[in-house]
Amino acid sequence: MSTSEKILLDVKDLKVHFTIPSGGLFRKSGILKAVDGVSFQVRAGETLGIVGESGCGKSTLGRAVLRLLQPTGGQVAWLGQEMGEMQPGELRNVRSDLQVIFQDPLASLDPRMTIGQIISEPLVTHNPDLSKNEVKDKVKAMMAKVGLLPDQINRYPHEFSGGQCQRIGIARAMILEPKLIVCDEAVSALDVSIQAQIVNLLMGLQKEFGLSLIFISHNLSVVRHISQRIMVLYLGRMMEVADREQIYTNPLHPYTKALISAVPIPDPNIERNKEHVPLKGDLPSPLNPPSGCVFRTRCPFAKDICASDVPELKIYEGKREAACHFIEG
Ligand SMILES: Nc1ncnc2c1ncn2[C@@H]1O[C@H](COP(=O)(O)OP(=O)(O)OP(=O)(O)O)[C@@H](O)[C@H]1O
Repeated sequence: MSTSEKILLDVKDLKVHFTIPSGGLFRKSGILKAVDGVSFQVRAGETLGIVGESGCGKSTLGRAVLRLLQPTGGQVAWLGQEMGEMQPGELRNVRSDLQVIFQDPLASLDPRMTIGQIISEPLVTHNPDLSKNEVKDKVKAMMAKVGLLPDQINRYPHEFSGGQCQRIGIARAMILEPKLIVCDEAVSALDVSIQAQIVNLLMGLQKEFGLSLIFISHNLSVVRHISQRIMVLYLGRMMEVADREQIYTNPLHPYTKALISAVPIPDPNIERNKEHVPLKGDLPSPLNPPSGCVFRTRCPFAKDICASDVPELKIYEGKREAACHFIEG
């Protein structure tokens, strides 16, 4: 898989804060910082995995990048241009380059539309001058590419299995030949054997089209298979970002170590030698996150400074980054 140095997406200090109204006696109103100052880049042709426990802000981050929700602060630049400053026409063009695949394949497809209508919708919206036959040919060609039978173009979503529905979602996302697809838990609802097929399909499409992927998942084994780089989120903050092998064989941040501890690594040498860090307790309420380092209440290495000072994201070994007061280097 060839990854170029060309930066497609450049995210700086992105924040998405939700105002939560009070809920009677038991919940005060407050600001929920779902994403709180996250910065990263995605290069052409690469897959960036985003991992972290449920509720740590992965989907919110993906949606903010896609502009499906308005960020509270920070910048998202697409090919060097700030998306928040784009004219509606420019944003429409970017939307054809930036697509999304959601978790629940059947729920994300309109049951009243045929497969042909579902897959062709973005194409017709962006290219209203295409003839019906041109649209049909393109849809059939894309159906074949994603492993669907083109003569099923007039069928409805409920006639397909979960895996096939996800192939339909992928065909719809791919029909405009985008540069980047955000896959939000795209295989999590599928059987394990089907997950592998869909991941392989995405990797094949990536190779053929030079596509970039942001692959959001709580499943670290799947993320390891597909990603070149991995970002670890906790309570809306980035704990660590590094190349895949660094994350799995030499994690720096205690939270990454704890996540990796829970996943068996197929190489017995690595598995035997890896540091086992137990993850104690539950995720704190994002409405009332810990002071200083947000991970400190569950970190076995926490000291006083972790409660008072927010650790900065620092660069290690030339290019990987982590935010912890106690990483040497
Ligand atoms: N529209 C919203 N209004 C208020 N709070 C929200 C909203 N969307 C998400 N949240 C909260 O933001 C936090 C992050 O949620 P998000 O769905 O991004 O996490 P996640 O890591 O993707 O988790 P999951 O894997 O369970 O989807 C959670 O505490 C969630 O309850």
